[in-house]
This record gives sequence, structure tokens and C-alpha cells, in this order.
Amino acid sequence: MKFVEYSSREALMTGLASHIAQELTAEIAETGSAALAVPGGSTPGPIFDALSQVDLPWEKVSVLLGDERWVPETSERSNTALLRRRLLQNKAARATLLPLYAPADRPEDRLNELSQAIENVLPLSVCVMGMGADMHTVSIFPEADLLAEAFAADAPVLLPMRAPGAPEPRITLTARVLAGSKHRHILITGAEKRAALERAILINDPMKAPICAVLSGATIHWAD
Ligand SMILES: O=C(O)[C@H](O)[C@@H](O)[C@H](O)[C@H](O)COP(=O)(O)O
Repeated sequence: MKFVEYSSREALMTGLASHIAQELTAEIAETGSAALAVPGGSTPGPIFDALSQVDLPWEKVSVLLGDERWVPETSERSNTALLRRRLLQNKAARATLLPLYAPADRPEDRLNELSQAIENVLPLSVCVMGMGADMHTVSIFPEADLLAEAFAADAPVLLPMRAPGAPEPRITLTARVLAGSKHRHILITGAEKRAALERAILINDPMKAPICAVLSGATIHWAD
């Protein structure tokens, strides 16, 4: 695990966007394609803005969310809408979005078809994850209903997830898919999340601090 502290959030966002672009470019040069998983939420927007302007072979890149709230794209809670609005624009408009949402009452109703499209691009090339102050990552929350299943060595690609801290049903990549990514980045800002990360490292138990499942070999990018 590597910890990189930036002098400002702006430096973090441009620095991490540059890392991602370099890793995608190298992967495409080596294998002919790349798969990028990104977080939703309120933090990554500026990274998406910067990445969307980078000139790389986006037509060879599959982009997916690490997790999604089970809401339609018309909802202000939709991470997919965030991605379309801020990443899949400009030069990155040529990338292929692998959705984590499809119209249905429950994630269970569309899980298999959504999983199949993702299965075809695994292992991920670059995986960027956020973290909550409760030490969750993607939609693997402490006290979630399928928390243990999310860490199983034979876990499926995707799981539905419901948790006391999540306002709606979720769908999430499982820990083995996240940890199986060639490059892994964790994006956090502010003192509260830095303290939460330090707590997670001391706890060292994914069942209590889910972020622990993806720290090994990851680069943590932080600014106050
Ligand atoms: O759907 C989501 O909300 C995210 O995928 C989630 O896992 C996020 O990365 C963390 O909750 C941090 O969220 P913020 O960036 O909003 O703090």
C-alpha cells in the first residue's frame, strides 16, 4: 500500500487523472484494450472532467462503475448519469460504458445480464475506488446484508447490496474483482476520511472496515 499526499485537491484530481491515463495507455499498448472502473459519489467529478480531455485510444476502453445506486439515470442519485455527464464526454465519449443499472424494480432482476458484460473485460486494468467515513468502499458497507458474500474468494462479479447507511438498494463489484485489478487507486479527501483510513488499517478486518479488502497493493491518493 502506498500513500500519496497532494498539496491541494486540485493537484490530487489532475495527478490521479494523469496516473489513470498513463496506465490505460500502457495497458492498451500491451494488450490492445483496457477496462477502467471508477467510483460514484461527490468526489471524483473533477477527475472525470480532466480524463475526458485526455487524448488516448478511448475506443479501446471499457468504462464501468464500481457500484451504483439502484435508481434510473433520471435520478439525481444516479452515478451513471454522473459518468455520462462528466467522463463520457469530449475525447472519452468514444469509450464503451458497461452499465451497472438497467430498468427493473430490484438489482436481482438484471444482475446476470449486467454481470456477463463485465465478465468479458475482467481482470480490470485500472480500478479507482472511493471510501466513506464509515470505511465502506463501492457499495460494500459495514452491516450490509451480503457483506460476507462480497469478500468470498468465489464471489460473483456483481452483488446486490442493502445496508442501513444506504438510502436505496445498491449493486456492487465484489472484493475479488476490485482486488484483481492490475492497478488500484483509492481516492479520499479531508481529515475525516484520512482518520477513517488510519482506523481501518488498525482494525484490519474487512467485515468491520470493508476498505481493508482492497488496500493491499493499492495507491491511496489524499488531499485535505
Ligand atoms: O455510490 C457511491 O456513493 C460511491 O460509489 C461510494 O462508494 C463512494 O465512493 C463513497 O461513498 C464516497 O463518496 P463521496 O465521494 O461522495 O464522499
